[in-house]
Parts: sequence; structure tokens; C-alpha cells
Amino acid sequence: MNNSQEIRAAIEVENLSKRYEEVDAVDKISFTVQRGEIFGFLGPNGAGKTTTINMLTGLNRISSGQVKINGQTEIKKVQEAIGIVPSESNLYPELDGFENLCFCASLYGLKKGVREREARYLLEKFNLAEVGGRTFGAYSKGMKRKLTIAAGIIHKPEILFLDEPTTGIDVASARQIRRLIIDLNRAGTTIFLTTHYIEEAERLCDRVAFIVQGKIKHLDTTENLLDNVRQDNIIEFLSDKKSLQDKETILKKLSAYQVELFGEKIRIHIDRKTTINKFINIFNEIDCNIYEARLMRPSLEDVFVKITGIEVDEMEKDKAKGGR
Ligand SMILES: Nc1ncnc2c1ncn2[C@@H]1O[C@H](COP(=O)(O)OP(=O)(O)OP(=O)(O)O)[C@@H](O)[C@H]1O
Repeated sequence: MNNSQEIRAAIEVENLSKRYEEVDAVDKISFTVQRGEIFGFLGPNGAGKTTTINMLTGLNRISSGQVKINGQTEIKKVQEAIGIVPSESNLYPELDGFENLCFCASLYGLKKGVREREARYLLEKFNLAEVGGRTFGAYSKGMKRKLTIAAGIIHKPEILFLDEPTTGIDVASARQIRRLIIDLNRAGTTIFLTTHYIEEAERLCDRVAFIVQGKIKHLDTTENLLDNVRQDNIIEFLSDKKSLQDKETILKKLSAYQVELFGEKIRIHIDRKTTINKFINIFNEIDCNIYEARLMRPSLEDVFVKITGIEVDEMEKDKAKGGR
């Protein structure tokens, strides 16, 4: 690794492993997170995401390998530079929201005036001002998650670790949290997050590592991962039953393409450069009515399934119970 890479790297991981008695929870993983990135660790239950994040933040002992945060191997020396948001909240149920935030800020040595000001600011920013005086134990799941994130950033860390930030919360709260993550990143925070929601990784992350059974199966920019499957674009035309009666003529006219006809729909597999004008002309020639055209873009989900062979429903169903 050359010097310029070293300066830019927020997190460097080399051959990191964690072995529990029976299980290689994390098995010789290596990756680097650059300053200013949102880096996602995507994998099914039990893949090793939490174990990894815990080793990166000093909460779990490393079996072998090396972690550097801001070039430091000793986590204590960079404690103030990092913020940790665990998947299960670590806040005190008997303290109210404001007190919890002030307490976390005191752990980082913030003075009373500063921590109270920051706590008030964050309660406001996270739409929790009204419940700032309510005990944490009485918060809803979404409120708890937001306050836990607020607690993780009260000391303005350079690098934020988020373990499953939107698991088990409703759609609106999940969307708000994603917005907050993007805002934090735009303000300069490097983000390392774990998720088993592919859509979340696609929306948020600059780069994504697929982790399965403790190993990184693939690591690339979200753009490159999507490029893997974008050659397989499909355009779907909505027609009507009468227009689609003469299937043979339609298929003959479109014989240069892979075509599927079903119900009132015509699906045509195209490459990225194909425009839809030519199809409209063809449909006009054969008196086929078209009411709607829709480009069906493949998603990160398609890439994930292609690379790991894991069906997404399997991966997401266990944790989907709480709704998002
Ligand atoms: N304290 C422990 N003792 C023994 N095995 C453990 C321990 N913690 C985790 N494991 C095992 O290590 C593997 C990885 O677990 P980990 O919690 O890191 O996965 P994960 O990807 O975060 O999963 P999830 O999405 O379900 O939280 C699993 O097989 C798990 O059973």
C-alpha cells in the first residue's frame, strides 16, 4: 500500500478472522474503506456482519489478522474518532432521551453546556424533541433506533459504524434514518454499515461487500455491481388481448430479440444502447396497440442472487417480521 492510499484510508482490514469454538464466524476478510465513503457489508443472517463490526470497533476480540482505523491498530487511540451504533440499543431504559444523549456525550468528555446543546440539537434533528423527556424504555422501535444513532454521533465522529440501522422499524422511520445517514456522509462522515436489505445497500452505499459464511464473496462499487446485470435490461410494453392475438406475427417481427408474451404484456430483452423508437414503429406496422412502456432495470438484488446463489426472500424473511 502506498502513502497516498494510507492517508485516505479510514478503515484497513487484512486477513481478519474470528473463530468461535465451532464456527469460523469471520474468515480471513480483507478490505479498505476510504475516507468519505459509505461502505456496506451485505449478507444473510449469521454471515458474520455483527462479528466484523464488533472486531472493527474493539467490542470483539480478533482471532487473527489486523484492523487499522485512521492508520492506528490500537482502537483506544482512535476512540473519539469513531461512533458506534449497535443493532441492539445500548442506552439506558430508565433515563429519558435527553439524559441518555448527555450521558453518552459525557463519556467523550464533552462539557456540560456543549453536551446539553448538542443533545437538544440532535433531538430536534431526529424529530424526537417532543419525546426528549420520556424514558427510553417507553420509546417505540423507530424512536429507539433514532436515539441510538443520535447517541453514536453526539461527539461528531469521523467514522460511523452502523449495525443494521433500519432492521425491524417501519418504512417511514427507515426512510428518515437513510436520509440522516446520507446527510451525515455529505457532511464528511465515513460510514461503515451492515445490512441484509439489498435495496438499502443499493440506495446508500458507494461500495458493497457481499459476505456469506464469514467470507467476502464479492466487493465492488455499487455502480460496477449493477453494470454486471444492466446488459440484461428488459422493456415491458402494455398492450391489449386483441392486439396480442396473432402471437406468431409479433414474434416474427421481433425475431432479432428475446421476447416473452404473456397476458397483455410484451417483454423484450434489450441491451443498454437500444432505443424504444424502433419497437413503436414495429407495433404500428402490425396494428398492435401500446398503452405503456416500462424499462425494468435489474437491481443489486439480481447481482446478489447471481453471485451468491442465495435467494433474497430467504435472506430477508427472518428479520422482516418487525416491518420497516
Ligand atoms: N458469542 C458467540 N459464540 C459463538 N458463536 C457466535 C457468537 N457470536 C456469533 N456467533 C456465530 O458466528 C456467526 C456469525 O454471526 P454474526 O452475528 O456475526 O452474523 P450476522 O451476519 O451479524 O447475522 P445477523 O444478521 O443474524 O445478525 C454465526 O454462525 C453465529 O452463530
